[in-house]
Amino acid sequence: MLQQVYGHSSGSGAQGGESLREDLREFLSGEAPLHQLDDLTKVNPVTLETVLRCLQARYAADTFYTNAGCTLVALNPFKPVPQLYSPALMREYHAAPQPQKLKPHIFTVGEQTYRNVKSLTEPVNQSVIVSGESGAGKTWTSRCLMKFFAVVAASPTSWESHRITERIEQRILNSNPVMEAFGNACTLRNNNSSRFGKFIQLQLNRAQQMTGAAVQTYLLEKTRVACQASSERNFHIFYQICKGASTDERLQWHLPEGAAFSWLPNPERTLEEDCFEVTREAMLHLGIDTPTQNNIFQVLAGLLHLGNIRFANSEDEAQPCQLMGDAKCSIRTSALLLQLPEDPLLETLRIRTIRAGRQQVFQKPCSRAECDTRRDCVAKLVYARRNMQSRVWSGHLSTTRTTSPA
Ligand SMILES: Nc1ncnc2c1ncn2[C@@H]1O[C@H](COP(=O)(O)OP(=O)(O)OP(=O)(O)O)[C@@H](O)[C@H]1O
Repeated sequence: MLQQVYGHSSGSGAQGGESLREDLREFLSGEAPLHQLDDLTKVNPVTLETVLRCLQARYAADTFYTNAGCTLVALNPFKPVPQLYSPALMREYHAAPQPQKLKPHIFTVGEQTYRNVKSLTEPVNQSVIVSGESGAGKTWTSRCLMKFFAVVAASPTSWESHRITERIEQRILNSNPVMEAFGNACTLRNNNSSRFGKFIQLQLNRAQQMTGAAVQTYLLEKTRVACQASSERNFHIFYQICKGASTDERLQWHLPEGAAFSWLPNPERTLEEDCFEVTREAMLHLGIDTPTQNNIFQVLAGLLHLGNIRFANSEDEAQPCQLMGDAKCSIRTSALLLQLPEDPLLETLRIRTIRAGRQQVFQKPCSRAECDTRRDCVAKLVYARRNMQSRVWSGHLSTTRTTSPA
């Protein structure tokens, strides 16, 4: 009986396979050009091959958005397509009586969610999930959506509300370079890869004007501060300060031209993300004044010097590891820039304090590997605390009714 079932099912499978191939041939040689299929639910039969062939044909025809039911599939064009994101096109989607009848676009998603919020009968909070593998275009797409909302949710009724909306709009857009400088890095897959997740909230008032924004960032890849894969880089901000600091700032932050830092791999690669001026300007717009900025950059320079500290194996386990080469100078500079006393910093890196009960405290010299780990941990901790991301959004981005994220 088992054999019969098996035989039956395998027979029908072969038949099914044949008819699927037939359908596939028919679909692929069909009259309608594949690139004209703007909804993947119209693809028949739905197989990996037909879906990919359809997307490939659309990509070749410079059509980068395709619907898949209520989901939008966005392909990364890997080239600038300015006409696809122009303010005129935003207005077209915003003004369309039925935006879903226009060509698939991220603006359709934006407009539909905006209308759902606006709905007078039952306004509902809306969420848009942007997902994909690294380099797929999630950051780009989120940026497009934010720009779209900044444009459409800015129909002022009074001069005062116009000013508020404009300010928030500007802050939202200015927050991007800052968030990216501190949270993005060049990886093998993406020159500007976000090394953190984010939950962005845009808040509208009853007149559907933007009144505030907040972001919650999570899972920042702190390990990147102290450890980068070969061919990858540290966070952009470190390269920005090393390449873009003025002569005075270089002196102040102990960053002489051409200095080598072990936590700054591949400095010879110049990316468009290396623009220090853009970050500084955006920080200023967010209300982070120059002295505060300088303080932050000084600490980052301190971390670079911390990374140059090398320990040598100690011959006597009872003695702390010795510093190698120029490490003495690095620890002095690092302590100075981090505004920490030099000796306690060195002790922290080399000696572990063990508490036994309430009374007993032991001090144990660390092995070389432990010293390295402790140095890396200090850097990760300082970077996470000093990271601008949470500050940008909690303290500086919000204006009116914004909640403070972590
Ligand atoms: N719609 C688009 N038009 C033009 N270029 C694009 C578009 N989408 C993505 N790109 C290009 O692809 C690059 C990678 O995109 P993006 O940084 O948005 O990917 P991601 O999915 O956020 O990656 P990660 O997860 O690594 O942060 C961008 O820097 C940009 O050059």
